[in-house]
Amino acid sequence: MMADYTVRDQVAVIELDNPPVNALGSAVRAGIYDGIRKADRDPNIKAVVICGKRGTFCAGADIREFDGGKNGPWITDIGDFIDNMKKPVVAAIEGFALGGGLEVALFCHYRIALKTVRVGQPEVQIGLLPGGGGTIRLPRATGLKNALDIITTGNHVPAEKAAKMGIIDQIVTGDIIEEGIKFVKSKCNIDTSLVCLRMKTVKYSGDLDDISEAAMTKVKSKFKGAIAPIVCVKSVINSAKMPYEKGIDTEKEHFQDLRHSSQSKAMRYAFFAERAITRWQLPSGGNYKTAKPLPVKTSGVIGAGTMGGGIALCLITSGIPCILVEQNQQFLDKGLEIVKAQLMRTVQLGKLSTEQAKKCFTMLKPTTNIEDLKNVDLVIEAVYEDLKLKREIFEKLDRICKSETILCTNTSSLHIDSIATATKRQSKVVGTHFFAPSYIMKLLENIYGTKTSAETVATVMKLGKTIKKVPVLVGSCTGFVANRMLKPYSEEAQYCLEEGSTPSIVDTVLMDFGMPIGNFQVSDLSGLDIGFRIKREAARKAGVELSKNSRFFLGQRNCGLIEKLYEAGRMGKKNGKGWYKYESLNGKPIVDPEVTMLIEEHCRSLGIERRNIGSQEILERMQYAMINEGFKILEEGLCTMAEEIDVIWIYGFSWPKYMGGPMYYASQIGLKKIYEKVCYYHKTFPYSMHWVPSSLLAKLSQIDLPLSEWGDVAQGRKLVNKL
Ligand SMILES: CC(C)(COP(=O)(O)OP(=O)(O)OC[C@H]1O[C@@H](n2cnc3c(N)ncnc32)[C@H](O)[C@@H]1OP(=O)(O)O)[C@@H](O)C(=O)NCCC(=O)NCCSC(=O)CC(=O)CCCCCCCCCCCCC(=O)O
Ligand SMILES: NC(=O)C1=CN([C@@H]2O[C@H](COP(=O)(O)OP(=O)(O)OC[C@H]3O[C@@H](n4cnc5c(N)ncnc54)[C@H](O)[C@@H]3O)[C@@H](O)[C@H]2O)C=CC1
Repeated sequence: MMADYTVRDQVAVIELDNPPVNALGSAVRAGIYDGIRKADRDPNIKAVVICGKRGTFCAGADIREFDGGKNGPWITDIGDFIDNMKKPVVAAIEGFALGGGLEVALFCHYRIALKTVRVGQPEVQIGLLPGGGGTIRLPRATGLKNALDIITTGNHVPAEKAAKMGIIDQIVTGDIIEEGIKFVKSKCNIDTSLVCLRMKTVKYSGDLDDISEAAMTKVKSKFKGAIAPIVCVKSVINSAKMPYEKGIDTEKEHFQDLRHSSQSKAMRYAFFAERAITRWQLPSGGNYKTAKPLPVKTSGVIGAGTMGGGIALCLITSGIPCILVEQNQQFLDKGLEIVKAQLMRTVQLGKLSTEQAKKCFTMLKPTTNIEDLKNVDLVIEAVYEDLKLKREIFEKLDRICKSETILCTNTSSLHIDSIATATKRQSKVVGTHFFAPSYIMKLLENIYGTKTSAETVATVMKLGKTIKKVPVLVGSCTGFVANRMLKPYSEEAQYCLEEGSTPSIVDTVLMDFGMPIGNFQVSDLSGLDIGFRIKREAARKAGVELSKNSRFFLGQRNCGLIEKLYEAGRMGKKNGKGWYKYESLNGKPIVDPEVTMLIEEHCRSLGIERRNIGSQEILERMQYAMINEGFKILEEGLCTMAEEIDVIWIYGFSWPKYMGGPMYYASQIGLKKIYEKVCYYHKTFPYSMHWVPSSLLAKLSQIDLPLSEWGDVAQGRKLVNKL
């Protein structure tokens, strides 16, 4: 049994015991169920404490069991039994009580917790609803409004807040089991039916239909395309509409539907993918187990532009003081204004109090003197995407900074070695690629160079976690993983413009698929000058002219629209005009007839005939080209597992989690079909190198292997010819 049963002072103590997080697998559920029945039968037992081993209560159902195979008692059987017990049962909580863990606690007559505890119903984040009575019992504990909020967002609630909400009865200090025993013994004479949540009514104010409608509208706009939040609202509303038993039965039906849904399967995959990618390893052998991160107590950022200001903000809001360096006072003042505005917005959103924001701001030391960085532990460079400039800065940093300082670059495309070789500390140079807007987007693509040490990698992987990002380690190549895959994706979007589409049609197709924002909107957000500079750098390197009127560039199909927009002074959102126009910095994209004319003129001048392009073709061309590139990345060993690519797209480009990421999406479509289409487009568009089929894709399309093994095949850890 995975729940220990002991007796102390006439109190039965049931301790959940399933490492690492006491997930409620079938054996644990059986252990709790047997434990409470045993305690109830035993006349010497006066009360029961349910708690968890290893400093945590329970992280909910065992997510791995959702694919079927294991049974055991249904979780609400435990609740039904406790509801009929005369002996009081207390949940004594430390660590987490999440999902089914909180539901077990809500079955108990009382809940006590340490101050550090966090509770929550995060099921919605894996495409489910709390299926163990959570949608029916939580509203009885805390009222409809709070329950709707907790269940539809999946956010964790700290103990003290949960106590104020009526979810926790008492906050305690000391040994949680001792406290549980003391607490429950003081309740031995009460009538348990009076404190049983089943017997309570759901509190709410206003009209139930209005509450339901408002909650539906909110989740539909906040979690566009996701089914689970909608079902969560329905079920929570049922708690007030239906008798307890009917509510529970309906909840179980909803849970089972969602459990089998493609969205939940994709989100469960994403949950484990996010954890798998923390087990990084370098080709040189260093890995997450052996490498020790260096402490980062102070930091510096160079460049307070679109990216640098946000990066500095990530550091200071995570308690790491930061020296922000600009090239002159004018740029510094402009950058600081943006940092301040972003901090204010954080306050408006209730994520920081005014006091906390003020305190954060004192941790930022603006300067125009790069020498001020001499004593910091880590520097992140975020100046223009210009190799010469970046090399100059790294050469300077190498001279100025103490020998232990780690030097990071936020380059979006340049090889790490091409920057690291400007220093005499290549082992301490690493790419830390943030995504725009850098304060908001969760991905941190960390890139190792040929000589980057495991210690340096461990430091930036840990830093990523500290600043609340999702760090993924990848190898170096032009554009790394994210932008390398984005290139064929965006190029196909631009080719679709040339062939007959428009920015808003392409973006609408992508948003209908589930992307929160379209390709051309992203491009405007990043700045069109970035794309232009990358192309100009490629031309410079190859020693050729960048010609906006040529249909070929470096032997490949070329679309010169970016150059034409750049030349027309369209830099993107930052100057109010890019692929769209904007009325303000926070304004919405507006279709600009000037751009339509520019595209049409471009086609006329090059003799390109425009046609109607269907949404399926747009989607397929953008996605399959990028997926094909993903397989090439795996093949080249720049990622060690396909999961890394998916996490990069989920957190860097907001690929809908309920679609699992592009590689998972490919696995659902079937690699055979993807490969055939890639071959078809390769034949149709022979001058686009991104359509050359990946040999790994070709190989995997012949066999049926789970995604988790694709990286093994790519790296030769699994030999497919033996299958
Ligand atoms: C808890 C955390 C906040 C901890 O975070 P952190 O410290 O950062 O550690 P992690 O790296 O995240 O995790 C460590 C390690 O633990 C694994 N893990 C964590 N949680 C779970 C879990 N719930 N199940 C399984 N494994 C878990 C994690 O993967 C890591 O291991 P690794 O992958 O090997 O590295 C954080 O972990 C967290 O947030 N966890 C998830 C919390 C969560 O989402 N909980 C909700 C779960 S869903 C739930 O509870 C559903 C219900 O409420 C319904 C109850 C119904 C119960 C009935 C089940 C029936 C099963 C179906 C029967 C099928 C029969 C048939 O038809 O055949
Ligand atoms: N904009 C985006 O979406 C993304 C950009 N990047 C990368 O981040 C880097 C910065 O890009 P952006 O912030 O968009 O550029 P930006 O043009 O908005 O800002 C660059 C800043 O660097 C400053 N700067 C230039 N030379 C300097 C020097 N010698 N000393 C101090 N400051 C100096 C400039 O004054 C400017 O404020 C680039 O390498 C870019 O490729 C990475 C991810 C996304």
